[in-house]
Amino acid sequence: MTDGPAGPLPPLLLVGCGQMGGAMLAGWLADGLAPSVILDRHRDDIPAPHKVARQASDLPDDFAPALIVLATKPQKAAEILPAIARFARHAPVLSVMAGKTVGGLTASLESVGTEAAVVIRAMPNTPSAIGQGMTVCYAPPAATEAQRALCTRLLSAVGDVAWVAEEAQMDAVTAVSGSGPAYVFLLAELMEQAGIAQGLPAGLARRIARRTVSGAGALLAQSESDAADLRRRVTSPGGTTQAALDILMAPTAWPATMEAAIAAAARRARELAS
Ligand SMILES: NC(=O)C1=CN([C@@H]2O[C@H](COP(=O)(O)OP(=O)(O)OC[C@H]3O[C@@H](n4cnc5c(N)ncnc54)[C@H](O)[C@@H]3O)[C@@H](O)[C@H]2O)C=CC1
Ligand SMILES: O=C(O)[C@@H]1CCC=N1
Repeated sequence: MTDGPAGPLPPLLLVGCGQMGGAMLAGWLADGLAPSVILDRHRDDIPAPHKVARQASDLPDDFAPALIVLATKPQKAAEILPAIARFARHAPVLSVMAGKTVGGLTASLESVGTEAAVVIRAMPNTPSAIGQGMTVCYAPPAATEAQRALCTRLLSAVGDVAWVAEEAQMDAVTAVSGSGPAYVFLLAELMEQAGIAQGLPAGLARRIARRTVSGAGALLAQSESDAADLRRRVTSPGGTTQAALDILMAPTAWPATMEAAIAAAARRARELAS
């Protein structure tokens, strides 16, 4: 998906190319990415002209990324930041790490003498791999419009992009859209298992559960209606869907469970800050 201006995406230093970094990279490669460097010990399948560095000391000194994307686990931040700090003097850092705050990341860079570092946060999700991601960003007042535009350009290449004005909202965003694909995949898993429990052959249960989740998602994406309206259109009074929803929508069932689950994820994001 390309909402930004035409032409290649700018050269990046992508630090960490696992599930999330790899998903974004897949989308960026599909959209045309200027020669970039990927820092990851475990990737050797990056196509030319892009380069892989196994450790920070292997990074080419003359490489001038337009943006540094930090996509290692939050627990690795303290190890990684000093190692890439020399590039952060000239390029903003875009962190996708859950929980880690702009203040904390900036302080880590400043502690190794990188005074001019600008850190912007983004919370993407794995559908970015197919251009269907949802990314929410936060930039501190020190970030320039050009730096924000650069982030929007890059992230809109892998899906939809929104910005929040309050950094604290990033924890709720993480709980809803960052972690959210896992909730949807769990739904597909559970529907498949329940279909098997009702006597369906495993292959058919898998096929109809997956297609139902993906088809409903595609309908939601294309519709202007609220999700609740689309739900009502499936639900005949006194019919089969109603029988299921009476269980799922009981106040102590999905409404309470989803609220508690998202609160737990947001709480965990806050804990990861330190
Ligand atoms: N997985 C997801 O759906 C999402 C993850 N995130 C964030 O993305 C970040 C990465 O998460 P995942 O991709 O799930 O983890 P992951 O473990 O799949 O990827 C991390 C990558 O970092 C690499 N790495 C570890 N230490 C390194 C080092 N010292 N130098 C260079 N590379 C190193 C690993 O080899 C690995 O490929 C996390 O901070 C997470 O909060 C954000 C949104 C969604
Ligand atoms: O589970 C996690 O911590 C990361 C952040 C959002 C999705 N995965």
